[in-house]
This record gives sequence, structure tokens and C-alpha cells, in this order.
Amino acid sequence: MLKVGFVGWRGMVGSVLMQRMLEENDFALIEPQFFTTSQVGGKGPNVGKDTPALLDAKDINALKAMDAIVSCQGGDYTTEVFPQLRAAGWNGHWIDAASTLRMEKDAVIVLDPVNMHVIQDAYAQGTKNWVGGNCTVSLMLMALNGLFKADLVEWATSMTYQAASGAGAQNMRELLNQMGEAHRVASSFLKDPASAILDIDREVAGTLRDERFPTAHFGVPLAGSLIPWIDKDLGNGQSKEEWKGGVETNKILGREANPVLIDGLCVRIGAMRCHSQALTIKLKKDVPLDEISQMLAEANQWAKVVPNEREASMRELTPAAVTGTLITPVGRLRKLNMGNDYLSAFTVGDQLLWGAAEPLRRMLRILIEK
Ligand SMILES: NC(=O)C1=CN([C@@H]2O[C@H](COP(=O)(O)OP(=O)(O)OC[C@H]3O[C@@H](n4cnc5c(N)ncnc54)[C@H](OP(=O)(O)O)[C@@H]3O)[C@@H](O)[C@H]2O)C=CC1
Ligand SMILES: N[C@@H](CC(=O)OP(=O)(O)O)C(=O)O
Repeated sequence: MLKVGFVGWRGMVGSVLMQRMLEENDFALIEPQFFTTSQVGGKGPNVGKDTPALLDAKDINALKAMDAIVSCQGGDYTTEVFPQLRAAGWNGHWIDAASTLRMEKDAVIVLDPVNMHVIQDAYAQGTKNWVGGNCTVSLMLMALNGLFKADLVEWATSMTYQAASGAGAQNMRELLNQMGEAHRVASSFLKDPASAILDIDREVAGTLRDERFPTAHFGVPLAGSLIPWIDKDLGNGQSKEEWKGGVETNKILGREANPVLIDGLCVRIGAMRCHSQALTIKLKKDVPLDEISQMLAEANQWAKVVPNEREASMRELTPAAVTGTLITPVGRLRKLNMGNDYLSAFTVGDQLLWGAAEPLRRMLRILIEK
């Protein structure tokens, strides 16, 4: 049985991973060892079987005893520990949620429903570093898999609506505190059906701009507003999140030599854990919409096509409908006025499931089944 070490299992991504592994009965197939950076000697999570006490996640000798290590601990941990482990001669499989190693030559970005061929080729060539993709990129590829498989995409722009969870657990809490504060200042007006909406709006706008409004994590209000920048400023007008859209998509697809052009704007909105994105896709040729829908629906079992109708879009193509599920619905499919080779699409996906934990879980499963 594969000895698998888990680091970062009690964080937000790690907890979702544990939940999914329990649902799929993965722990029955491995010998798990849990690590920690803060609670050495403590008890690991309940995974349906006895596990040894928590070991120190920085103890290279303890880590070296593992056949595979799954880390959801974060980029700083990877930067510190991974090179030491390899330098110490460890030759096991490293599966990571952090972005640190994604673009390294000896690492594969894993999203097996989309790039099983890339994973299998790399495995055969001895690759041992497997990294989960950026959530926005993975969710876009899960939904649009059919179009990429058919090599129909000449270029695409992605305009995103990204949830608070992408910024971390503290940011989700802050969003709710901001919502609460906005409601609090308006509550006496809301109780009075005769109150003027512009009075309510003035109170809310006032608190959003008040220096006491809770913004320690986002830096600015998100509730009642949005933030049109995610991740670092690359200095060329592009955010790092936007840069990832192009480079990670092509690396996942194994198309670095012949890249598909992907670019867009990434925006944070007040959703909890589902990222959405609106795409404009330039097709290589005019393909009828029914054929496109069929390709998308057949590409993988999670890419559900939602009819481009008001009711269905409002009910099925929203963060509220998708949160906590593995489906990556795609809808608003329409030929744009620019021409029959211009397609619009809208997708939604849970950024902690397919956006983070699920590709790692499935990669571990691929290794278990080898
Ligand atoms: N958030 C996201 O949407 C995504 C994140 N990722 C990547 O995954 C990695 C981890 O992110 P995320 O899960 O958000 O990180 P978290 O901050 O939730 O967890 C990271 C670690 O913090 C420690 N920790 C300290 N206090 C607590 C607490 N109260 N509850 C839980 N854990 C605590 C734990 O380590 P210990 O047990 O050792 O103390 C935990 O493993 C990052 O590299 C991120 O880039 C990837 C895709 C999406
Ligand atoms: N940057 C993403 C979340 C994330 O963790 O991305 P990455 O794994 O590429 O660092 C977001 O804010 O929504």
C-alpha cells in the first residue's frame, strides 16, 4: 500500500480534499500519515481508520519515508520544504495545490478529465511533480473541454467573477462581516416600508466608504462592490491571475509549442466559493450551436450544458446553484453579432472542488492505481 503524507489537510482546501477522499473511500487504499506545522504529536483527522500521531511537516527524514506527499499547505511551505526533500534524495511523488512549481519544466499541471494524455506521457517519462492548476483555469477547461478537444478555439477572452474563497478563509469571513455591516446601517430604514430607497443607499454608500468598515483582508469593500484586480501586478497592465489564464491553459493542454491565445480581466465579486466566467470564443470555423452543445456535454461527465434560456440560466448557471457540487455547467451559448465563428459562453464552478482539491485527489488515485 502506498504510504501517503498529507500536509495542509486542516486548511480550507485540505478540508475539502479530506471530505472528497472520504466520500470516494480513498483512505482504504493507502497508508495515510498526517503532518502539521503547528500541532506535532496531535491527532489527525477522522478518516475511518487509525492513523499515527501528527508528524512535523518540516522534518525531512519523516517526509522522506513517504511514497507520495500531498500538500495543501501553501506556496511558502512548498518553497521551503520541497527543494530540501529533493536535495535529500527523496524520489517520491509530490502532489501540490500551491502555484509555486506549476510552471517548472519537471512539473505537470493536473486536470485528468482534460489532460490525462499529458499526465500519462509525463508519468512514463518519470515525472514525479504534480501540481493542481489555478482554479479559474481548471474550471474554464472543465466546462469548455469539448471545444479544446475538437481544436476549435482560435482565441478566447475570459472575463471572470471570482469568489471570496479564492483569497482565503479569512476573506470569506470578511465578506460576510461586510455584508452584515451594510445591512446593519440600513436595517431601521428596511423595517419601514415607506422609507426612501435613496436614504437607504446613502447609508450603505457611507458605511462602505467609512474607514471603520472591515477591510483588513481585501483592503477595500467587496460587499456591495467588486474588486477589478486579483493577485500581483505584473507591471504591464496585466494581473498575475490574468497571466495564468494563458500560460496555464496551454501547459495543461500540452500546447506550449502551439499556444491558444487566452486573455481577459479577472474580477473579485461577493460570491462565497464559486468562480464564474463569461467567455468570448473565436472559433476556427463556423460550427452549428447544436453540435457545439453536444461536444461540450460529451467531453466529460461534469460539463453540463444549460439551455440558453432565461429560466434555466437563472436557476442552473449561478454560484448559488453550483456551490458544493462537482458540476461545471456551461451555458449562455450563442453566436455573437460579430459573426458565426464568434461564440459566447458562461460557466460556473466550485473553486474548492474542481478548482483546487479534486484534481489532486484524482491524481493520487491515478498513482494508487498504477
Ligand atoms: N484558497 C483557494 O481557493 C485555493 C488555494 N490553493 C492553494 O492551496 C493552498 C492552501 O490554501 P488554503 O487551504 O486556503 O489555506 P489555509 O490558510 O486554509 O490553510 C493552510 C494551513 O494553515 C494552518 N492553519 C492555521 N490556523 C488554522 C485554522 N484555524 N484552521 C485551519 N488551518 C489553520 C494549517 O496548517 P497546520 O495544520 O500545519 O497548522 C493549514 O494547513 C495555498 O497554496 C493556495 O494557493 C489552490 C487553489 C485554490
Ligand atoms: N488566485 C485565486 C486562488 C488561488 O489560490 O489561485 P492560485 O492557486 O493560482 O494561487 C483566486 O484568488 O481566486
